[in-house]
Amino acid sequence: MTQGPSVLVAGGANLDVKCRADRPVVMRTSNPGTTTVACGGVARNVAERLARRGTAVRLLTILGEDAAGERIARETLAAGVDMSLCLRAALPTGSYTAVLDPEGELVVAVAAMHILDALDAAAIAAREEAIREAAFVVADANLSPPALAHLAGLAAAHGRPLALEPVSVAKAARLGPILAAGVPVALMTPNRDELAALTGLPVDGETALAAAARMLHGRGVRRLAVGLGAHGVFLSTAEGEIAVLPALAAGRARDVTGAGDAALAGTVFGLASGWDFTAAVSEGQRMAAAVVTRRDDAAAQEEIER
Ligand SMILES: Nc1ncnc2c1ncn2[C@@H]1O[C@H](COP(=O)(O)OP(=O)(O)O)[C@@H](O)[C@H]1O
Ligand SMILES: O=c1[nH]cc([C@@H]2O[C@H](COP(=O)(O)O)[C@@H](O)[C@H]2O)c(=O)[nH]1
Repeated sequence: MTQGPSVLVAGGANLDVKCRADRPVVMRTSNPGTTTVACGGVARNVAERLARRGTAVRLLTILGEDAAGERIARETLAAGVDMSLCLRAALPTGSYTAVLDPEGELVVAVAAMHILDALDAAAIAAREEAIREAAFVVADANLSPPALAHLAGLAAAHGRPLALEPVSVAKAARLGPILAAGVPVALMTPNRDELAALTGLPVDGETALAAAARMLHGRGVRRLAVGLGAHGVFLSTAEGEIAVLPALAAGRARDVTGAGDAALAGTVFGLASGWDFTAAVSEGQRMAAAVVTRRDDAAAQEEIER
């Protein structure tokens, strides 16, 4: 059963194919390993985590009219996410293919998400009522720049708090125009590399992180939670609050895919519930720890042994 404020999450949905090699990867030959297939995509992951936390959540994404789209629609709905805002198109559903080394570190990743270009500004405009109704709006940088700009503008026009997730170093640049326009951003959740890409500043150590954070605060970002992987999270507010919270599962991680998405979901859950920022970020760390230790989604994974 859902409770509390409703959250609208807009962005990408993928079918994730992850290949974990048993031995160091040698290119151009067959590597022994294990492949898993699961639903993914930043916005979809965030929406699922929020739903499992008991939040009323609507996902705004685009799925193909193919088997991957059917699977994502079915499983995400079953997790408790309202899928009524989603678009379908006669295009391939987004996919994410990652090869991990024996320790689970990423060797190569390909995100094939051209379908997101069909979720355009007009599609966002047609869903203005849902944006107005939401207590919190989350957008990931899988959205095209025009869609992002339109969504951010509508969230601001209706006074809805907006969270932005940069997704990757390459996609972080898509958030630049929103920052340049001075649109109020309630929360941004880059990891360290994305923060460096967004600011062009060094991000080694707390002093450097604080300086980079100040630059974003000067561009309208009220709260920042910077994922530090096994080192936890650095948080900073425009009011000058700064802290580092430790990762709760340090040394116990089994698979860190989607960890940042869970941390974002927990933080949004807390903020939308009226908690102070530190308490909200702590909830994010708790939910990230549950994901990296894979306590609760073994059943959702389809194992293909080779
Ligand atoms: N190796 C790890 N061990 C323990 N916790 C981790 C690990 N990697 C990530 N986490 C948890 O997930 C959160 C988000 O992960 P992070 O890697 O910082 O973001 P992203 O997934 O966006 O790159 C961290 O703040 C931490 O709580
Ligand atoms: O350009 C993108 N890369 C990766 C993802 C998604 O992010 C998750 C993995 O990201 P990370 O390694 O940051 O946990 C996967 O679910 C994947 O589908 C995405 O939406 N867009």
